[in-house]
Amino acid sequence: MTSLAALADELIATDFSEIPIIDLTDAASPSLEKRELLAKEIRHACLNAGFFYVKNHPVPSAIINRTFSMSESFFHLPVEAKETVDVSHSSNFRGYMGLLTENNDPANKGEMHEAFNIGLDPTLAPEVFQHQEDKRGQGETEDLEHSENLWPSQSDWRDAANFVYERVEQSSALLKLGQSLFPLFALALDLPENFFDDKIQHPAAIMRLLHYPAMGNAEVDERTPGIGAHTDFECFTILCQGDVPGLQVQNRKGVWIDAVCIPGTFIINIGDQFARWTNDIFVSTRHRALPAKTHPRYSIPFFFGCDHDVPLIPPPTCVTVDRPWRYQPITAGKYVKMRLSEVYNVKKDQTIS
Ligand SMILES: O=C(O)CCC(=O)C(=O)O
Ligand SMILES: [Fe+2]
Repeated sequence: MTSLAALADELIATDFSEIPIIDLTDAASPSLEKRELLAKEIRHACLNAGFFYVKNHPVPSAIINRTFSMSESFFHLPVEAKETVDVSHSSNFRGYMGLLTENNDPANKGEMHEAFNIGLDPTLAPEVFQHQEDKRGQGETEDLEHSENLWPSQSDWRDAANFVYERVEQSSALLKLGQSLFPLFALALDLPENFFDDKIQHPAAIMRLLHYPAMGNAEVDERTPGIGAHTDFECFTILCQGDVPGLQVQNRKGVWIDAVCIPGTFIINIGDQFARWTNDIFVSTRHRALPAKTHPRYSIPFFFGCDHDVPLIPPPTCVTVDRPWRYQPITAGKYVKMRLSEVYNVKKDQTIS
């Protein structure tokens, strides 16, 4: 039988030219055989492209539609209202980031999107906040903390109150989808299905609303992409990209592959935390978004990380004599905080020329 590491090496060498579509109908099937078949497809995707679409997932389309309308309503606010919740007012990367303020590639001039970062709300996940308080009481602090979100005041944003309610539904649906993928990831890694259960009790889950304003057909400077080439930091991202295309994924030959919009699907992409945790058995793949042309583009990534206090130590199936540990162990929270600080500190120091 081919070992996981040997299969990973083989698939890395074969590259990819398309993003697979995986049907989640059997994710919770009572038949282990069906779940294993599905996990095999997921394994192929995670070892090769690091990206896959999921269809027949359990998240109701009405929830997604309402999240897009919340996003449009937020980004239509006057800039002064959005700036009341600027990310600089948060110690924890929550809040608004204006056009051109983010730069994944320091060679660029800034990116043609604005963003609003929203974490778990204390009302939505009281147990997560209680767990954090308990740890603090025992003298332990997590490096990356769960914290309150920044919301525009109701006088600035008429819809604010509605959306607090919407948030509960959105987050719990996406959290559930994220959690339901872990048994499949475990099977894909030749681990017991419940391997990750105790590691995703208080997960880091950040929803990001993104707006790429329409630039018309004006020639866009290559140094102002929609979002520059990057990999994501968490375990994986659940991305809903609406109906305006723009996302591209880079294969190992350097070719940019269009991630077309497929109604009713999410894109799942592996992030650096999972690649590191699995000793690079799972691959975290570079991607970017082009600036929007004739229509504004809205997309909603939901970044799913494991509990902050989990040490990223590769499971036994991911380590062989030929593939010893590639990274120093670090807790998940520390790792993500380090990566976020790199990007956000660069942003603060940067002068665009
Ligand atoms: O807008 C998109 O389609 C991709 C966004 C993205 O890659 C990110 O926010 O990390
Ligand atoms: Fe991304």
